[in-house]
Amino acid sequence: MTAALGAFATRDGHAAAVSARGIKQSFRGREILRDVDLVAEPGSFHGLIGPSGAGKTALLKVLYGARRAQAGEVSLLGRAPGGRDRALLARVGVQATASSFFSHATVWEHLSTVAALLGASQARAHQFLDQMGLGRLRDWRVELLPVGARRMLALASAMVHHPEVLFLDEPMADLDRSERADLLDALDEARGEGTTVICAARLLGELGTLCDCVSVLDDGRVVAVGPASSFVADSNRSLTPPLGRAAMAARSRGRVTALDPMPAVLGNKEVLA
Ligand SMILES: Nc1ncnc2c1ncn2[C@@H]1O[C@H](COP(=O)(O)OP(=O)(O)OP(=O)(O)O)[C@@H](O)[C@H]1O
Repeated sequence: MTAALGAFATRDGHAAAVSARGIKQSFRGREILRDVDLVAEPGSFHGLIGPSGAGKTALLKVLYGARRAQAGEVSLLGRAPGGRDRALLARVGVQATASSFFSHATVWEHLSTVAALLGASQARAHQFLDQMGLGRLRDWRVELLPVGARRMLALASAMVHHPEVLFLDEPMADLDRSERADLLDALDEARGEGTTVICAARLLGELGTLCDCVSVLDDGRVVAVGPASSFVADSNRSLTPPLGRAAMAARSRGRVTALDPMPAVLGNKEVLA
């Protein structure tokens, strides 16, 4: 059973924003999470990477309380997540799946409703709609949105209320270049505000520039943990910002930036490129 435990301490003795210890989960007799540990420091950007089927989504769901682990302990902002803990609702952001949309609503109706539910102002919803590149689509019905815009709306809905902890699952999938730049800028801003981010992806790519720490999952186990830089083969390449549009502009002027593909090795697997 997952239990409340307060929060695990980070290496420097602070309470972790998100922590898990000894997480196990099985489906139909098959173990998909095997003794998983994870500690995310407050304000850190934690990459969770691994191949398809490694258990990234399953672990995220346990961390934000959508699924109960069969063994182990989880702490989210010092509380045991799950069980419809209303105290956590407005403090946490989760990138929704397609089925979580008010699909007959317009883009603006959707985001403004989510903002109201989570205690964010309508002014913030309005400003964030534009920041995420959705202003021109504000009157579109959600169900008619192109796939990239739909994902941007899911991300905007997860971030509009300035959550203390944000959970993302393949946030860059289906986004075009401009949408990726908008998202990187928004994530950089959230990071600057002290949001803790747990971001699952098969490959981090541009997101690697934001990561403080990376956990690598393979077949339900954490097989490596460390600073993002420790997974990059070429240590001359910087993992620090510039980010988003600024970085793209720099690259278009011919400068090498952190947005360039980052070859990385874990055994013989490329994990960041
Ligand atoms: N509800 C479920 N019932 C049965 N098996 C499941 C269920 N959910 C996940 N699994 C299995 O658990 C394993 C981990 O799945 P998960 O979706 O967490 O992997 P992932 O690393 O997120 O993969 P991807 O990158 O493809 O999204 C997979 O083998 C998957 O088939």
